[in-house]
Amino acid sequence: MHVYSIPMNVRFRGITERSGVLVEGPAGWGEFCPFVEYDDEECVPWLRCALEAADEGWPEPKRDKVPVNCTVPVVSPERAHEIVKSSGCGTAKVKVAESTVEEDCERLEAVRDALGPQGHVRIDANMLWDVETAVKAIKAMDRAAGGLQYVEQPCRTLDELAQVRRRTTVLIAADESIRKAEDPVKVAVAGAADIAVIKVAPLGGVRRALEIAEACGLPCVVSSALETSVGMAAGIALAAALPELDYACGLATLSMFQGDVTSAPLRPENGYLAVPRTAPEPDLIAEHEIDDPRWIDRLNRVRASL
Ligand SMILES: O=C(O)CCC(=O)C1=CC=C[C@@H](O)[C@@H]1C(=O)O
Ligand SMILES: [Mg+2]
Repeated sequence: MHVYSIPMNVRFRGITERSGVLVEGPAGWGEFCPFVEYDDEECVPWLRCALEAADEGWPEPKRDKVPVNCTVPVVSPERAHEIVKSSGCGTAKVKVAESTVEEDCERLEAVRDALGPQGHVRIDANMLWDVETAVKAIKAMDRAAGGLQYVEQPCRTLDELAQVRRRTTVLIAADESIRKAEDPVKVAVAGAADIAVIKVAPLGGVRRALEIAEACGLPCVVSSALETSVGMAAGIALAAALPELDYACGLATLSMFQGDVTSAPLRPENGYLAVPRTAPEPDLIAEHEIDDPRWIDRLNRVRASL
């Protein structure tokens, strides 16, 4: 087991540094990296995901590359333009609702300008709006972006998502409603959303996430939880194994990291990530390794509860 810590080059989700544990098993490498504020119970699926990668490996891929979006944090319009341009991606996901509607709209205009008319713009509000605010903000942002592909998790509850969905023409995607559900297989997301965002670590690994995708019966977007290339490979394996993949996936987040544990980080080429798995390299693991027994204790506690 190797505990790592890697600085990020931009603040995202309130985080400026990412840490976790890399584990090696008979089938390869896995990554255990639940966010620091999660209690042990919420960490269980994250460990199942890491152990699936290390002990079992993944189902056969159905495709050899997956389309991805670039991710635009809360940055200036100029920086947003650069991020989109340099990514080479035809789809951009923009974080909104953390600043004012006006600021978000300026950023969205810059993103549309960088993508051109053929590109797709989607936004993620991370549950920050109430229904009224969401309806108004989505209308303004749809206009500023020259059309939105969808809005991810505008409000907290499924009921609120359903209300917003009835009052806007923009498609609704559910993220937290699925990954934070007590039983993600049983969550009745159809009716409240048009698209399901599925994240491999919070949902307990590739096989479990495939079951959840099937149960929710919606088109899926696979998105990362800010992993290194080791954990990202599990997300790519999920995207590669889905029976249908109609939308670009949120798996291009390694560009927000200042380093990685492989010298060939999983970065997109012309908007696609290649599926083959890359192993971490010993010198790069050593470069990012830290001595933090809290991570080992956490992993052992969660393992004991399985
Ligand atoms: O989907 C993407 O483009 C990137 C991943 C991403 O946005 C997220 C990763 C991890 C934590 C989340 O706050 C965030 C999300 O809400 O989707
Ligand atoms: Mg989200």
